[in-house]
Amino acid sequence: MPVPIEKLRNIGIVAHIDAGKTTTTERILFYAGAIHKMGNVDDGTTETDFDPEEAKRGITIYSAAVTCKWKECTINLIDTPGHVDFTAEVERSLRVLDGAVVVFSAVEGVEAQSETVWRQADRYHVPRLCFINKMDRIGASFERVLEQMRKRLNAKPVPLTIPIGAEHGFKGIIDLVRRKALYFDSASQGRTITETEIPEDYVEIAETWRSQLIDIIAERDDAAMEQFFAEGDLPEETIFRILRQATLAGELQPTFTGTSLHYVGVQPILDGVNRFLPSPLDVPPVTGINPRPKKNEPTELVRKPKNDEPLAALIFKIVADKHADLCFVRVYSGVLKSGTRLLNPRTGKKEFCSQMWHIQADAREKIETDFVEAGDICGVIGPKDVVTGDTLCEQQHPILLESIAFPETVISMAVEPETSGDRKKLEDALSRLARQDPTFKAKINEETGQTIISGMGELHLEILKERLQRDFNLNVRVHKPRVSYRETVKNKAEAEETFQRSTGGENTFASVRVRVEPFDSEQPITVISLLPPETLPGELEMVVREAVKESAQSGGILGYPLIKTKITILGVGYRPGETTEESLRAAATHAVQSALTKADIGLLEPIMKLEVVTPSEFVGNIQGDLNQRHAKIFASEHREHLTALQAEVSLARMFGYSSHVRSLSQGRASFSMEPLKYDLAPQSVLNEMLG
Ligand SMILES: Nc1nc2c(ncn2[C@@H]2O[C@H](COP(=O)(O)OP(=O)(O)OP(=O)(O)O)[C@@H](O)[C@H]2O)c(=O)[nH]1
Repeated sequence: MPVPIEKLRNIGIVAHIDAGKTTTTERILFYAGAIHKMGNVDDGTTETDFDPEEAKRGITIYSAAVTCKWKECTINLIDTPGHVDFTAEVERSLRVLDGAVVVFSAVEGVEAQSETVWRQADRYHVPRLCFINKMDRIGASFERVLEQMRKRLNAKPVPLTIPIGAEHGFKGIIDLVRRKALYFDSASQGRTITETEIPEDYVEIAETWRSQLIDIIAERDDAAMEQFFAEGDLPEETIFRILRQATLAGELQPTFTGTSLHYVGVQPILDGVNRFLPSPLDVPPVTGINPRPKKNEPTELVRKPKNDEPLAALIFKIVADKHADLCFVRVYSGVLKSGTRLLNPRTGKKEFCSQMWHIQADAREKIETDFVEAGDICGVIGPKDVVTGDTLCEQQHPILLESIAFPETVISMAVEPETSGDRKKLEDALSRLARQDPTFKAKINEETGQTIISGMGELHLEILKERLQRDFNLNVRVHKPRVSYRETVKNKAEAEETFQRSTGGENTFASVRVRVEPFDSEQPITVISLLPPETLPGELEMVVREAVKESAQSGGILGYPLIKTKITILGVGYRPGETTEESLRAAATHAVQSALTKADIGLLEPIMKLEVVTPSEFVGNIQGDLNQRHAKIFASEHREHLTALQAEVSLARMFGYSSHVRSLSQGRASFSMEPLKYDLAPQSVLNEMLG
């Protein structure tokens, strides 16, 4: 039975590595009946970490979408990885999700990656609930985490449950709204919940928390404020209604606590998901562009989450399977039917949707109705020539949804097969991996003939190397990882190029004039057209745009991809009958290259954000070493006996840091590092390249 759209929740669980996302997801799936036996991260038996590589490392590498049912709602749940090298997995999930549960560890609190995911969720306006987990561990402090959330994330957490005790003395939670104590029976793996009055010694504490909650709610609504003054309290429905509005607006975050490992406090999060997080109807309609606008047709299109709108679906993840690739698709509008041919507007090709599945981690349940309605997420088998971020739509109603923006790769290394006969096999395997993982790129260096793979960090490349062996049975040799540079332009420059040829009495002609200039945007290259309407037919204008973009992507003067650059199409010389796609492409490519030669080129290098957490006695060692690496340390914070240093540092100076930091701290410091930005590389590096 299709689910009514207002009862649908597309939710992600996000957090810093090891905060307990996978464990919490496992508990959720168990309580929501999607699995019958509870697994454990530490034995490698959880439902979502089904990849052998994940089980081995105990970390979630590939996020899996799982469907489950809690009370009246159907929840599509995506477990996302916490390791910074897999930020793209989080990024692509956030783009298609309507709400998120952010898990924090009650001991470690707000960590570097919690900040990153919080900012990502802000960027995509994703409403959030929070769960302060691991209340059973030594050093757990509910209030400290709340304070850090306010200070470091600028969050407005609103506790709905508070802990009874902490560390070994953590016994259960108090439901503040209903003024009840909840105890979760571990023999039934938390399924049996005993509800009692609040213990005597917690009554006053709970009342203080509760009145803070009521104040926050009453302040937001005049009628509620009046009711509060008249009656001294607010009814449950009013609290939930106002809190839901504020959560959807991203102004407050309902916050829960417990320990998912020991089965405490998870069901209230599920009630919170149903109650406070948005259905697809509560988020703004999706927008896209019309890839082939006819005369007087708008270029921007808006599609509401309704079944009677034309189909707009986004492929947000592709998983390789033994038999066929499985595309994870979010249906924004219209109905996706199996057995239909759909348009991929990026390639202009038609793709066949042969089957649709709801995913229960590694198990799949075929969708009996053979259709999926607006707002839902499902797995589709059939599309072949697609990449993550592609749109699927009806041929007569084309729409191109904004593709998912992924960070630039920062590190690369050469790889070659151990036996030269495996060269073709390597090429196929790399292209398959790149289809699944948009932050992984593989290309052949034309000068040296070497295959170069690039990714987000040393661990990312190491895992990809292991996958080549495990999934594709390919043994490869790898060279030392190197920094991936980028180019940009420092000044504005314009150029015009003409392509003219006459063969066998036939003339071909096209000219293109472009301007290149520095431009800060999330997209590496921004192409805009200032062509007056009807300069040339719409489809040829798309050809010019594409050629300009491709030329910039294929590399600047030094051969590195261009970023932070805007290219404006200023003019096109068009002669009906003589101007062909090929001539336009050639003129556009030459015009871009000429303009780049005129503009001053800047070499950009990846700058990383680094956080090192170390027992305080090693701070001196670590700081001294960071200074030698020319790191800019911008924050140093004491957390109990630990010190957290935050710094910006050039990736070129950080190779092999993991073993170095261990030797500086007798193995006791940990660090996380993620790409922050691209900055101008020192002149010496540029000079070396220019020879
Ligand atoms: N004491 C305690 N340990 C927990 C709790 N929740 C999770 N853990 C443990 O913390 C570790 C990390 O848990 P995961 O669930 O894998 O965390 P994650 O956030 O999914 O981590 P990644 O998948 O690597 O990003 C495991 O050893 C869990 O058993 C908890 O509530 N209390």
